[in-house]
Amino acid sequence: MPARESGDENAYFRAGDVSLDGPIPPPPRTSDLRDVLPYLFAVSLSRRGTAWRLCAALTFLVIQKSFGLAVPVLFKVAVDHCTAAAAATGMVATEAAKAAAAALLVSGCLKAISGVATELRTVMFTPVAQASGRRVALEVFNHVLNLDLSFHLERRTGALQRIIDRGTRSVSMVFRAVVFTFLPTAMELALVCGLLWHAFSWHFVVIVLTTFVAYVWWTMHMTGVSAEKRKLANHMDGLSTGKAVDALLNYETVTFFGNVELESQQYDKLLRGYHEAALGSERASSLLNAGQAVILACGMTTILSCAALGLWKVDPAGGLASRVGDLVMANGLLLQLWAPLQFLGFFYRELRQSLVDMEAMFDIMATETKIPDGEIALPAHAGGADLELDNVTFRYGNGRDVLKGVSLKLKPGESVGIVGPSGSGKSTLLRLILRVYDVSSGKISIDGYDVRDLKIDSLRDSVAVVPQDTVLFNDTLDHNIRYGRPTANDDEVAMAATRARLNKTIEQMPKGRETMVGERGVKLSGGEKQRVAIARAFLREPRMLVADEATSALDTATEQGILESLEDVARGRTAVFVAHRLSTVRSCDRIIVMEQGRIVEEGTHAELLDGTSRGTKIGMYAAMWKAQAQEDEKERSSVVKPDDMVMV
Ligand SMILES: Nc1ncnc2c1ncn2[C@@H]1O[C@H](COP(=O)(O)OP(=O)(O)OP(=O)(O)O)[C@@H](O)[C@H]1O
Repeated sequence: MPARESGDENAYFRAGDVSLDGPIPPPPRTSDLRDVLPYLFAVSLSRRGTAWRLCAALTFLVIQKSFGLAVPVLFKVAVDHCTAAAAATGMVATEAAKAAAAALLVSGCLKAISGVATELRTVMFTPVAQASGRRVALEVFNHVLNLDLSFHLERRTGALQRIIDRGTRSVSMVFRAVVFTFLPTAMELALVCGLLWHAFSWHFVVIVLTTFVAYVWWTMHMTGVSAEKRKLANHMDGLSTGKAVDALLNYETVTFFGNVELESQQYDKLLRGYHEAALGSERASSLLNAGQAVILACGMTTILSCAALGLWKVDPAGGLASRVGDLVMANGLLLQLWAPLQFLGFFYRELRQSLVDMEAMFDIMATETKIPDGEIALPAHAGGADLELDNVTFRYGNGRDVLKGVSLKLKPGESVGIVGPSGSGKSTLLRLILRVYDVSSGKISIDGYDVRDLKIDSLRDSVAVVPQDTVLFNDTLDHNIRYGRPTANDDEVAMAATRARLNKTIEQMPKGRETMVGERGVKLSGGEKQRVAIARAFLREPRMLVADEATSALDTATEQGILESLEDVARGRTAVFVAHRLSTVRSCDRIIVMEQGRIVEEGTHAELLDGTSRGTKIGMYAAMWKAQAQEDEKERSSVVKPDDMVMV
């Protein structure tokens, strides 16, 4: 990545810009070749400069095949002349020998041109196939990133990646199969049949076509069997890869629970399943190849024997001499026809496989997000946003109501803390505000606009989220902070890091902001990761701040520092804090207590403690506060005294 090496971070982010050419049609509904081919051609033609490449590739194809088939015909001419030369004497023999040499010279030239045309065809076509593959990959990538959370929760990342990978690789395979194999073979078959009919009789054409049909039938039949087995093998492969990725991502959980052996056993079982399925597919392939070889051998032998015996020759004049030439020509023509036929089998198998792979990819492309984009762009200006929840009810899928008629109104710049027992619907409420899901009934509006009418990008642009567990990219600290606003300059990034109180950590690091943070940010402590999330929020300059249990995984001392930074970001912005620890929300303008999907108590910290709060369960917060204070006290008294200290 040159931009990275030059240290120009902005260029690095820009380098990832998606530059799409023309629009492409929606993906085909089925993986039928008749649907897939027009789609792929439309994709390839959406790129400027591909149309002429396609035409050039087809022209070279015609040259390759027609010049190639002229070679055995010229060979027959040369052999006929040679036989005549052998039978004659003097000048006649010399002239015949010269004619034979001339025919061989021309045939050599045509062969060379045919070979060059083959390579030029590849040179012309390969960029077209590659560009189409890239374009499709980009489309799927964009589409998947734009799909809603429920889609991602239901899929394993490893398996999803496999589907996209295989699907996009299939694009060039389909092109290669059709443009380089099926089309040329059909052309070659027609030419060979024409030549054989002309030189011999229709009987030869019948034998060639019979062999061809038998070959194609066998290939299609056995490929179907093999594809079924491959489908199963793919499925097993996806499961085993997903399993491996899952175990590796959860490395700490696996080792801390001493479950390495359990994971290995499960992985081994899946791998074994995959290998058995793959073996079945290999066996079907071998049977297919063997059958093809037998059919071709039968066809070839029949035709050559007939040519040798001089059977069904329209013009039997010329006798034995011409029969040698005929045999040479028939042999040459058939070899040329059969050679790609052997690839036809391979490509047909690959084509079937590619279509199977594409089907999974098209399924993903056809998946529509459950969160359709709105039309209105939320105005992006400084200062908080007006947030209102009006009688919001929500359920996941067909489950029970997780939120039951929640109403809440926040003025710009106001902060609210949401507390309540586990499972009461706090995080769900945040997801609805961020429009990760849509409400089942009721309405959420920002600045008076229903969130469903807002452009999702504009909504997300105005919000900064600090989650409980900030997952970082396996890149530099700088990259991870800059993620809050990729267009920020170096000074802005440094300022955000300072305001999030990350500067001391950065100073202690050998490479400063250029230090790599490890996969998912494992080289940073929980508090440091939260500070990165806060630095992102500073950079983002959002109108709303959403913090979901941002401090609950931290110790009390770290929590205090992070809280101060969070309050710093929240200043002047509308802020929603979800917390288990009540100290986190203590200084919020308002605190709401939730229970079983309902707001049951509401007020400031002081009101909630002295019983002047509003709601159906007055005193619930005060009881929770008391319980937490006792717990904290217990924790403090159980701290190991210096005398008891042990080395861990
Ligand atoms: N993706 C999901 N699909 C189905 N049910 C879900 C999903 N996410 C959460 N739930 C259910 O919705 C209910 C509310 O969950 P939510 O995460 O909002 O609670 P919470 O108050 O934030 O809990 P906690 O404090 O433990 O994080 C729970 O019963 C949970 O099991």
